Amino acid sequence: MAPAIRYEHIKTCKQSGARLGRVHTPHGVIETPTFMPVGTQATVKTMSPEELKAMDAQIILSNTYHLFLRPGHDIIREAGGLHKFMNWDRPILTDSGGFQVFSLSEMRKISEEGVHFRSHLNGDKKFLSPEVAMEVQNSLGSDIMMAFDECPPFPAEYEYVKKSLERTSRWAERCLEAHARPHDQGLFAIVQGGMHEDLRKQSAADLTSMDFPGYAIGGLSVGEPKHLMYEVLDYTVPLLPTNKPRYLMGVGSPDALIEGSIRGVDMFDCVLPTRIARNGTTMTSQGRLVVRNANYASDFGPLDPACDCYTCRNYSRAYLRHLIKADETFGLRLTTYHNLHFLIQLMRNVRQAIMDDRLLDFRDEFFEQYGLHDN
Ligand SMILES: CNc1nc2c(CCNCc3ccccc3)c3nc(N)[nH]c(=O)c3cc2[nH]1
Ligand SMILES: [Zn+2]
Repeated sequence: MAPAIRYEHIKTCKQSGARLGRVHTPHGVIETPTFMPVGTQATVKTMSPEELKAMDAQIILSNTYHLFLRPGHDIIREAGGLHKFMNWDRPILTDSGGFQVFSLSEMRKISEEGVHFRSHLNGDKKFLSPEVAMEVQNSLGSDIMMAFDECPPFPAEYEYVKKSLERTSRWAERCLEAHARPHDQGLFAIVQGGMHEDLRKQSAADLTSMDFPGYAIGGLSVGEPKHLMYEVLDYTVPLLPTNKPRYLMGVGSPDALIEGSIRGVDMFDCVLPTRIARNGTTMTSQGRLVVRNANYASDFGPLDPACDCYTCRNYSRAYLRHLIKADETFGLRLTTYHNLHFLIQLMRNVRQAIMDDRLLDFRDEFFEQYGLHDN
């Protein structure tokens, strides 16, 4: 029986060391490096599966924490799993809920057993643990499941980060033991260790000794300066096996996607493109453009002249500004469509630059155009 998840290395960029690859999953192949749209509550906000396919989204994310609280994983299991429930037949990755408990819920108490917390929806007492997180993800039937981990806050005391990563390693072992369907659901471990090289080494050693089909780098994009995140990547990525996918969690600004790819990361996710779209902020080839600003009131040109997406081919900045100001849902859909298309197109260009052995040149050109001179 073929393993649920297999990484195929295609080529390493001679100029940057970045890698081109494919992740094979039960629901299809993912070309990497790739950006994964986030669909927290079993939908990528305002987008239909057909629109996500039109922009060539190869995999989407959903979330144990949110679906556990609403509608409940039993309902989704009875529906035949998340693919059926949301009518998405391509790969799905689900986060394990640990991160969201700490970023969303109140009254939480963490122990060796797991995390007790109150639902952010109605205050009900809830409990998540490695075993519960695995049961929920098993019910969802995601192609890639994440181990239940703790993402320490930033900044955090060295001793706290050390104790936390050691517990996360013990939790990873419990996730492996609780894994019901290893042949059709791949389980990724999450490397922690904060901003400390020795702790990152310890976490990576613990987890790679348990031989997971893929590894995520957690504990980053939690408020630390970008240069510090890149520094941690510089010494953490080389600790991971070259024949397994590497997923940098919660990272998605254009510059970070390029810098992460250069450092050997294969998969990225972030809520940015959908979240900023809701207040009319868009990512264009000339940098960020807040289309709700008054100076676009009678600008009848496309949002991004260099973009060929549905929004940019059919609507003007003036129209988008009007819709956003009028709080019209269609405006939200059009800016979301463009932002997701922009990041998916960016990763297509990154893959092409790796093929052409010129990702560092591509970074310089992109930063110049996008207005990131000082980085
Ligand atoms: C934004 N910065 C950031 N995000 C992080 C996440 C969540 C990644 N996004 C997953 C998601 C999936 C579906 C819906 C919404 C979100 C993490 N997740 C885990 N498990 N562990 C982390 O260390 C960790 C660190 C992060 N930093
Ligand atoms: Zn566009």
